[in-house]
Amino acid sequence: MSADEAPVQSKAAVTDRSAHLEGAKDAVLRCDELIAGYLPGVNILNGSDLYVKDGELIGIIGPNGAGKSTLLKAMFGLVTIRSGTVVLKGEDITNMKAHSLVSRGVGYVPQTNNVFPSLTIEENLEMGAFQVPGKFKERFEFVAELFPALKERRKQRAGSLSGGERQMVAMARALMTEPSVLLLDEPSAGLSPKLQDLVFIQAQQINKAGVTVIMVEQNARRCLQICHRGYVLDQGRNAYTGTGRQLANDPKVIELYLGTLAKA
Ligand SMILES: Nc1ncnc2c1ncn2[C@@H]1O[C@H](COP(=O)(O)OP(=O)(O)OP(=O)(O)O)[C@@H](O)[C@H]1O
Repeated sequence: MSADEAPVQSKAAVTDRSAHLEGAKDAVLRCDELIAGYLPGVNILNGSDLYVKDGELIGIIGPNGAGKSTLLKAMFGLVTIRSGTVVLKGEDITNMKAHSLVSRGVGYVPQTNNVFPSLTIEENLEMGAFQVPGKFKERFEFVAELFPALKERRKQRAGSLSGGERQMVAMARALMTEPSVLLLDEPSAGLSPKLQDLVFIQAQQINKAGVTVIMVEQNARRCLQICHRGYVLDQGRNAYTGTGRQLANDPKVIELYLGTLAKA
């Protein structure tokens, strides 16, 4: 499915629960009314809903501190969910540990510290393949199709790579675990505009290769161009949702979120 093929409705919707419940019925992964935080008594997520269907690429955008990365971490067992549920293919995975999630087909690429700098590219990928014994060769061929440069430079130490190349290694490593759902936390952060563009193209290619993608992004406009659907998160709640095109063209979303974000 390309972003252009996503159903077009008239405008972005203020998130409402009944629309979420309807849309989430056949979701591969869904979050319902998540309340989560790091410090006692301080909630960062204040009732977040989200769903993704098989084969979709969805984007999560919103102002700094809105809780976008926290929402992704909550899905990957990295922040304690105080109430609400995360369900993967019908199984309740709320607060499940990351290694159990990887074995269930969830991949996660953190924003920072996402490669082992002293290891080569190949060794980084081997670390990723650890959870899928006997499949290194097959998975390596899969990621080499998506990232040919990594195959050519497989013996190079990850620490000597540029920011964009490290991001590639990080995404490739997560793909080595054979995820059906990939969580990407701000993959374009800190990259030059040209490399940012490459990362968005790669996220699309990963999705077209059959992986469902949930992407948190600060480059909201670019993210909305490639995603099938998006969520605008504000203060730990979904403010708006719709197709990428609806959100990008909605006057309220532009006024409140895209005007300043686009200049960032
Ligand atoms: N490990 C942590 N311990 C305590 N508070 C945290 C931690 N990580 C994030 N926070 C706080 O949670 C809030 C939301 O952070 P989060 O990183 O989820 O926001 P975000 O929407 O991804 O924003 P940004 O685009 O700035 O990364 C912020 O106020 C942040 O300071």
